[in-house]
Amino acid sequence: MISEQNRFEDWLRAAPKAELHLHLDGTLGAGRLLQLADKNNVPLPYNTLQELEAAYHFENLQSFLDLYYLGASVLREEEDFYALMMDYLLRCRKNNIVHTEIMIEPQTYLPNGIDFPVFMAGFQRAVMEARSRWGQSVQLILSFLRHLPESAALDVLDKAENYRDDFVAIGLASSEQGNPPQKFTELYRRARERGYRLTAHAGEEGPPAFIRSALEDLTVERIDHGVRCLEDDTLVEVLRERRIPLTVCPLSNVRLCVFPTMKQHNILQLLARGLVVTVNSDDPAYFGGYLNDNFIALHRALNLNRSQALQMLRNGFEASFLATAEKSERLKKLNDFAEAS
Ligand code: HPA
Ligand SMILES: [Zn+2]
Repeated sequence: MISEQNRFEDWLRAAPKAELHLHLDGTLGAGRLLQLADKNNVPLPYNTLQELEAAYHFENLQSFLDLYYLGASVLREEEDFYALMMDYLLRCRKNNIVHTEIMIEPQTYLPNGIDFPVFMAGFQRAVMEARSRWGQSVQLILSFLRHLPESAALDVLDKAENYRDDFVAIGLASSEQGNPPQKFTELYRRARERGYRLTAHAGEEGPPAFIRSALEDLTVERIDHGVRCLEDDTLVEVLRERRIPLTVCPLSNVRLCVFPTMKQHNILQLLARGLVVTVNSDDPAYFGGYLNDNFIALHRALNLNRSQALQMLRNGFEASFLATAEKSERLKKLNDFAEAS
């Protein structure tokens, strides 16, 4: 007999979804990482899958980032970037992620002498193939590394002008502690002027003041993570009133010790406070699960119910950078799915 629990989990898997917070380098699985290291002769301190996987125990964001950047250093040739993107887009298909907004971080590749034409050719080829094969909807976000100086980000923004049509938005990732949003005020001013949509990581490990700074100094339209906003009631009210979406990443937050366990995650409190909360996977190869795994983990630990799940699924499309007509079309399909199931 199929239990209620299994039926709901199947419903979660089948529901059409948007993913808005996903670092492409965070989808590099251990197997492919070692294969590419071997192919490209990139030395690693890990020789076997077991040794590498044993390193996937993080104490905080920085301990993860050290491994994440080392992992991404094995990507060297156009075909590597194609394979990385295609692997993830196939995962989208499996997870019923019908629309995805993917963060690309050129500053991870440039120091290895790999420039835009190489990685963009691989990414574009995979995206075009997925669009034509099964109608996958994809937008790319040009994501900057906040531990590097703003001047470096400005150079990359200029380089990206040749690929302006490939990117819908800019974002800001990497080490939050010590790198407040206001460090990048000029970058966001220029990107806004050039017509990019704006998002930034804030309030993952950093304090609520960083979320405020992202809103006020960077004028972002949505916040990546933002879970620490609950420490500041006035800020919660601003986020609620302005309907600023939060792209929350439950498995990531637990693996990076933002919350000790999934039972202690505040996502349902954020939702109950009337915030536009979405569910995302962040770096699924490192954090133990893709988008469906995140929804299922919420159901198992927090008793996520159908109406809460449906609200967050709707928020995913609502909070996307899709044009209004396409958003409505996606929302209608989600409503049809909900009514039929
Ligand atoms: O969760 C994250 N936070 C900041 N930077 C990142 N880069 C990849 N994942 C993350
Ligand atoms: Zn992230």
